[in-house]
Amino acid sequence: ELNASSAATLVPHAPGVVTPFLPPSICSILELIEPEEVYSGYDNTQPDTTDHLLSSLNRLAGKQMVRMVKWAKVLPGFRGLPIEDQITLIQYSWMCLSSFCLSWRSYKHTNGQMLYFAPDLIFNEERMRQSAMYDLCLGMRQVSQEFLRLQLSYDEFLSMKVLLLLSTVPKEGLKNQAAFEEMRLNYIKELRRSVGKATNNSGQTWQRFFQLTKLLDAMHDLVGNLLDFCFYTFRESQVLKVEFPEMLVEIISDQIPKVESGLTHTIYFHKK
Ligand SMILES: Cc1noc(COc2cccc(F)c2F)c1-c1ccc(CNS(=O)(=O)C2(C)CC2)cc1
Repeated sequence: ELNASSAATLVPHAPGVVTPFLPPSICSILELIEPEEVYSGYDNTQPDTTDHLLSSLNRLAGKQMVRMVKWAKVLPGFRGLPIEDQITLIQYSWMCLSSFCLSWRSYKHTNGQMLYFAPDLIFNEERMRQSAMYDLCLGMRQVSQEFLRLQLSYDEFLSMKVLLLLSTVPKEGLKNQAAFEEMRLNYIKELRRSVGKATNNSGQTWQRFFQLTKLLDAMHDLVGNLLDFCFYTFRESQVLKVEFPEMLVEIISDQIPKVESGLTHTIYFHKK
């Protein structure tokens, strides 16, 4: 018989036969709220000059940021955090999230051969050189090739992405540190569940969990270099003729002083 504590509520769908109705799983919600792909509006009639490529990347990043904020607002658990903490977490992790999604698109659409920024803005080797960010692009391509080697599943990708949103915090702590830690722990469990599904709960589960958490740690080192490049380009944007949309100007101007005065702390899974 049904005991009061059970999570399932029973919904009769035929006389005498009842099927347990379970609340939607976290991973099905993550799949539902994942933003659609964004077009960059890249003008292919123009030559691939550095400033044209980077300004197009910035326009694309601005569009992605709008969708990223909408995504976070419907992310289970995120709304329960104080609004200041929500803003801080998005501001500190936007480059990490943007890069992680880039790696996933590059893995899914090009098997890690090229950088699939958008359906209308794909970087081959030539564009990587032209972008003045060749090494950063290679580093990002390596991450998408690691996704390919691991055959990363969509559910693993989605729970890892939430963990990246919850990986860079103020050194002096968040307004509600306990609520943050509870949310982070829930998504670590969610990653563990999606890894279990990907390995059919074999003995490989813990080894794969180790590999994926190592991959998350590696993202932060790459993104640190990206942010340096971003802050430099932002400061020299007039001279370099690289345009930044309003959304990015707001985030970057707020983020630069905090990052450069060492106020941010990145949570790693593994010691260096
Ligand atoms: C869009 C988009 N899809 O992924 C990413 C992040 O990943 C990378 C971005 C560039 C090179 C790489 F190799 C990456 F891996 C973005 C993105 C684009 C622009 C900015 C801000 N502008 S910026 O100053 O950092 C710059 C890059 C224009 C020079 C931030 C994110």
